[in-house]
Amino acid sequence: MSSFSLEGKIALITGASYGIGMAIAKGMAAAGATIVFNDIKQELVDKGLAAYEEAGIKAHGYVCDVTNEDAVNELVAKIEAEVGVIDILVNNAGIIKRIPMCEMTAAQFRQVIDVDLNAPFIVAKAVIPSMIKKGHGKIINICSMMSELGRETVSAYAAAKGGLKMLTRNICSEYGEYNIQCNGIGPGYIATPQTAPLREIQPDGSRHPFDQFIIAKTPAARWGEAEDLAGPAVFLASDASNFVNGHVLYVDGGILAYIGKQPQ
Ligand SMILES: NC(=O)c1ccc[n+]([C@@H]2O[C@H](COP(=O)([O-])OP(=O)(O)OC[C@H]3O[C@@H](n4cnc5c(N)ncnc54)[C@H](O)[C@@H]3O)[C@@H](O)[C@H]2O)c1
Ligand SMILES: O=C(O)[C@H](O)C(O)[C@H](O)[C@H](O)CO
Repeated sequence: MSSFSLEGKIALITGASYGIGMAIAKGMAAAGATIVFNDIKQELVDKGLAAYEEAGIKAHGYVCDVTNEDAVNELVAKIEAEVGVIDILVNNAGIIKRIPMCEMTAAQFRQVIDVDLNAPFIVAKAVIPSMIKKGHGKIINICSMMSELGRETVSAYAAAKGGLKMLTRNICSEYGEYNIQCNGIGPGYIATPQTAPLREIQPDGSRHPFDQFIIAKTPAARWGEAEDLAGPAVFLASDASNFVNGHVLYVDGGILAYIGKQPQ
C-alpha cells in the first residue's frame, strides 16, 4: 500500500483552520505529509495551529487572503523558502451567500466568484511552475454538489463551483503532460459551520426543513462529516491516483445517484 503514502510530501491546504480543510489536512498528515495551511485572519490561523498541535501535528500556518494575487505569490515564495516546494495543493477556502438571485447585488455575486473560482486559479497558477520543475504535482479543487445541481438562493456559488469543475478539467488538459494531476472533490452536504444555518433547530424544537430534506435526499440517510473527505483526498494526493486526472470525485453519500423518495 506504499503508493498511498504521502511521506516526504508538502501539502498546502487553503482555509484549513477548521472544517473540511482541517479534516483533509489531518488525513494527509496521518499519511505522512507535512501540512501547510493559510487562513484569512491571524486569529483563525492561531486557532488552527493550536488544534493541529493538540492532534500531534506540526503544521505551518500563514495569514493570506487567497483572492489577493500578490499576497498568494508572496505566500508561495515564503513556503518554498521556509518549508519546501509544494507537492500537493488543496483549494479548499470557500464562501457561500444564500440570497435569492434577483435580490443579490453584482458585488455580492462577484465576491463569491472571487473566493470560490478566481482564488483557486490564482493559487494553482502560483504553485504550478515549481511543480513542473520538480516533475510532479497534485492539485485538488474542492467542488460541490453545486458543480452539478442548482437550487434556490445559491446562484453565485453554483456558478463558481461549476466553473471550478471546468477549471479542474482545464488544468488537467494543460499540465497533465508535466505529470501534474488536477482533480476535484465534490462533497455532499457536510456538517460544518458553512451549513450550520441549514441545520438550525426551529423555535418549536423541530428540525430545520432543509435538514430533513437532505436526510431524505441522501441514500446514506445522514449528513456527511468533514472526516468523510479525508480518505478520498489522500487517494487523490497520492501516487495511487497518478493516472486519475480531470475527474471530480463526488463524496456525497449517494445524493447524485438518487432520484429521491416519491411523495407520500
Ligand atoms: N460544508 C459543506 O457541506 C460543503 C459541501 C461542498 C463543498 N464545500 C466546500 O468545501 C470547502 C470548505 O468548506 P467548509 O464547510 O469547511 O467551509 P467553512 O466556511 O467552514 O471554511 C472555509 C474556510 O475558508 C476560509 N476562507 C474564506 N475566505 C477566504 C479567503 N479569502 N482567503 C483565505 N481563506 C478563506 C475560512 O476562513 C474558513 O477557514 C469550501 O470550498 C466549501 O464551498 C462545503
Ligand atoms: O446552501 C447550500 O445548498 C449548501 O451550503 C451547499 O451548496 C453545500 O454546502 C455544498 O456545497 C453542497 O455540496
